[in-house]
Amino acid sequence: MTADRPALRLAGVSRTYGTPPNPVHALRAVELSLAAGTFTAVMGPSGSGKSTLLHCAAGLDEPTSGQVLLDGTPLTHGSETAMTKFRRTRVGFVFQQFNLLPTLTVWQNTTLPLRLAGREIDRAFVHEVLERTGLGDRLRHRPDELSGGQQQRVAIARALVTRPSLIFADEPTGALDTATAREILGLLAESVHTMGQTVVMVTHDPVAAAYADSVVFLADGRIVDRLHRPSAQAVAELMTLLGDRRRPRAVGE
Ligand SMILES: Nc1ncnc2c1ncn2[C@@H]1O[C@H](COP(=O)(O)OP(=O)(O)OP(=O)(O)O)[C@@H](O)[C@H]1O
Repeated sequence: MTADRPALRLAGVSRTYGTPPNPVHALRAVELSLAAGTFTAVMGPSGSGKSTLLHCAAGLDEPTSGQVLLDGTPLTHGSETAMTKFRRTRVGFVFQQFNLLPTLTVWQNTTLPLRLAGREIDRAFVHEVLERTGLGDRLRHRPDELSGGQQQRVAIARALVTRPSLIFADEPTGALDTATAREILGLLAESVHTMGQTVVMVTHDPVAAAYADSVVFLADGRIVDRLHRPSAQAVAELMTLLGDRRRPRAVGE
């Protein structure tokens, strides 16, 4: 994984929904290269194409034209089984609502992707990940015995244990209070900076975006700007310029 072979590359990716005469151009010839071991936030007004970009990049949706490359290898859409296998082994997901299985313990939820993929469980690595995510003393707990922040930690641990090329986080702090959200963002940033993980996070929150190494701004299906190491203030100002109809959170709110 070198700078000339990015962890993720979108080469002229377009995604059009619907058919003429009313096509919706959710993504328009998007060019994006993300180096391995970086944390990138994707922002933009509602309907600008953030989810579509994430879904195309993660193999959940197929571009109408253009190519997605993971570690330099083009993502080719095969059978559903092949795509499921691809997602289980190459990408990890963290969602707003945690998506843990309620009957499984922390250990079982964390190792589930490995078991589903029929992969051997490297117990030492799983323990290391659970320690790093602050869950070392919660292994036998079930989700309803954990706080929201702890549940999101389990989701992050579950994403990390497969050592994926990329982790996609979709509004990972949307269901958390401010203090807990900061802990989770700190944990995501730490997984990038200490474990070399590559993370792409969709968010509406300028404070969350400011934890990333860079922020990519979408408007009307196009990348219209990119800020490196921005302040939450700078992100909020750019979002206002892009006409985000949501009320941006005040910085530090
Ligand atoms: N399955 C679909 N069928 C038709 N149109 C769709 C579909 N999915 C998304 N779109 C349209 O594509 C455009 C981009 O949608 P997308 O969900 O990617 O935006 P977004 O930036 O994630 O929005 P939000 O912030 O509201 O979640 C929108 O105009 C949306 O209505």
